[in-house]
Amino acid sequence: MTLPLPRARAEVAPGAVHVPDWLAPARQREILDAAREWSRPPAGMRQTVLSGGRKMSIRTVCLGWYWSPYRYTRVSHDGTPVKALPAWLAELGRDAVAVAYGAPKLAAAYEPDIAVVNYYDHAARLGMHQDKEEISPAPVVSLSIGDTCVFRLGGTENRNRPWAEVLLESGDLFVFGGRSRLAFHGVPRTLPGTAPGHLDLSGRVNITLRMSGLS
Ligand SMILES: O=C(O)CCC(=O)C(=O)O
Ligand SMILES: [Fe+2]
Repeated sequence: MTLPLPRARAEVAPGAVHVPDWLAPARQREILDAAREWSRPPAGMRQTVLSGGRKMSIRTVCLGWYWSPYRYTRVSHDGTPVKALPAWLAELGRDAVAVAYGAPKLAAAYEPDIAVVNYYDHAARLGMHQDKEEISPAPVVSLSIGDTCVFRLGGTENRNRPWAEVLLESGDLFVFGGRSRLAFHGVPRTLPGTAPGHLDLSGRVNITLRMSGLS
C-alpha cells in the first residue's frame, strides 16, 4: 500500500503562499452548502460574457460587489442587488491571511468586501489574467473545494512563461499578495472525479476573497 505523500506549505512566489488541507472536511461542506444557496437567483450564478462576446466556461456568483468585465458594481446581471458577504466569510479570510503570512497586523486589517465564487464543470478553465479591478493592494485569499485543479501562477508583466503550477485540492488555501498581488494566474484544467466523495460534488468550486478599496 502506498500512502499519499504529505503536501507541504509552500511560498510559490514572493507573497504567494499555498497551504494544503487548510479547510477541514466539515468546513468544506458548510461552505459548499452556502455556495449552493448563493448560486440561486436572484443575483445568482451566471456565465459571464466577455467584452469580445465570448462566454466564460466557468459559472460565477459574486457577493458584496458584482464583477463584470472589467469593473465592480452593486447590481447583478439580472438587475437585482448583489448578495451580501457574510461576516463569517470575512472572518475566515482574516484567518487565512494570518495562517499564510504569520502577520497578525496584516490579518487584523484584512476586511474583504468581495467574494467571487466560481464553479468549474469538467470542461471549464480560466485563462491567464490579473485580479486588478480592486483598488486595495490587500491580498487575494483563494479557497478550493471539490475537484483538484492545476493552478498556474505567472509573473506580473504578461501572461507568458515562466510560471509555476500548483495542484489545488479540496480544502486548500492559496493567498497571493505583496509582490504577487498582480501576478497573472489561471486554471488550465481540473482533474475530473477527484472531489472527495463526502462533498457530493461533481466539479470544483473556488472562492476568492478580495478587498475592493471601493466605497
Ligand atoms: O479558480 C481559481 O483557483 C482562481 C479563480 C480566479 O482567478 C478568479 O476568480 O479571478
Ligand atoms: Fe483571478
